[in-house]
Amino acid sequence: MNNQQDSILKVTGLNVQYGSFTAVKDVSFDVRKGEIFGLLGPNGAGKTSTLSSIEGLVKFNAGSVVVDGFDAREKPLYARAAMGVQLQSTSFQPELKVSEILQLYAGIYGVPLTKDKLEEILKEIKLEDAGSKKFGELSGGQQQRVSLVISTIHNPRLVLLDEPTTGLDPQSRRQLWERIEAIRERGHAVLLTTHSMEEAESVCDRIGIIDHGKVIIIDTPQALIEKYKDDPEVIAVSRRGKVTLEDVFIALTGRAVRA
Ligand SMILES: Nc1ncnc2c1ncn2[C@@H]1O[C@H](COP(=O)(O)OP(=O)(O)OP(=O)(O)O)[C@@H](O)[C@H]1O
Repeated sequence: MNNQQDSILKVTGLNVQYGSFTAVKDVSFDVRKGEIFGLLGPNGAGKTSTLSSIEGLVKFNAGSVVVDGFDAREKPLYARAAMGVQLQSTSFQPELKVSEILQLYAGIYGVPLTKDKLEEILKEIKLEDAGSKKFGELSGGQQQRVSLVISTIHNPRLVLLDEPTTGLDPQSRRQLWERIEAIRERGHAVLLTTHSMEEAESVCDRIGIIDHGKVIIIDTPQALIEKYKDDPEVIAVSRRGKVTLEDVFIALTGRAVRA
């Protein structure tokens, strides 16, 4: 099988414009079956705009998005059915019980949710005693777990996660990584954005660094470190005597904090 056939997501020449401002410029990458792909970039680089275009929430001006073989412009419903999107915790009604939220989204996705299945899901996310709690009463990490499980409730081929571990403690973050890795084990594909280089290095199979709306480089974290470890600019920004992905990232995108 070639990479083309293995691609669950194929983004080609994507352009996103807000008025006269071009936020995403000719972005191309693919995410393959059984792969976790991380989109990294400084604030305002165009990560969320890229993700939102794939999700169908933001219109793109040029390029194409193909999800599981379905062109997102020609077959938007099929493309959307093939993906799961992790919603921000604020998207959920805080007064609803956790079990009600799970039932609601299972209904939206047309997934039958028996009492046993509901209990199984709650157990899987270690919230077996929290089904009757209000969503707003859960901690941030618990809410993240609910929103991640909802994004995969219809067993999508592609899961899109925008900064999934922001604000989580190390335990919850590790647990979330395990969940994301379990999605990969099932042969599905994951596209995530993150500002955590540690996360990118330990979880992502490949990463794409994006800046000012353009993809600078795509490779495995290990290959990137290997490629740049002797680069004088990377060594100059290195802080611990050992070149990390963060050093490579800063050398490639610059030290300046973005407006
Ligand atoms: N709805 C919008 N209207 C106008 N400009 C926008 C809109 N959404 C995003 N932008 C601009 O597009 C650029 C890319 O934003 P985007 O949110 O995609 O970046 P990001 O890489 O996700 O950033 P962050 O890491 O800060 O979340 C930024 O300059 C931002 O100000």
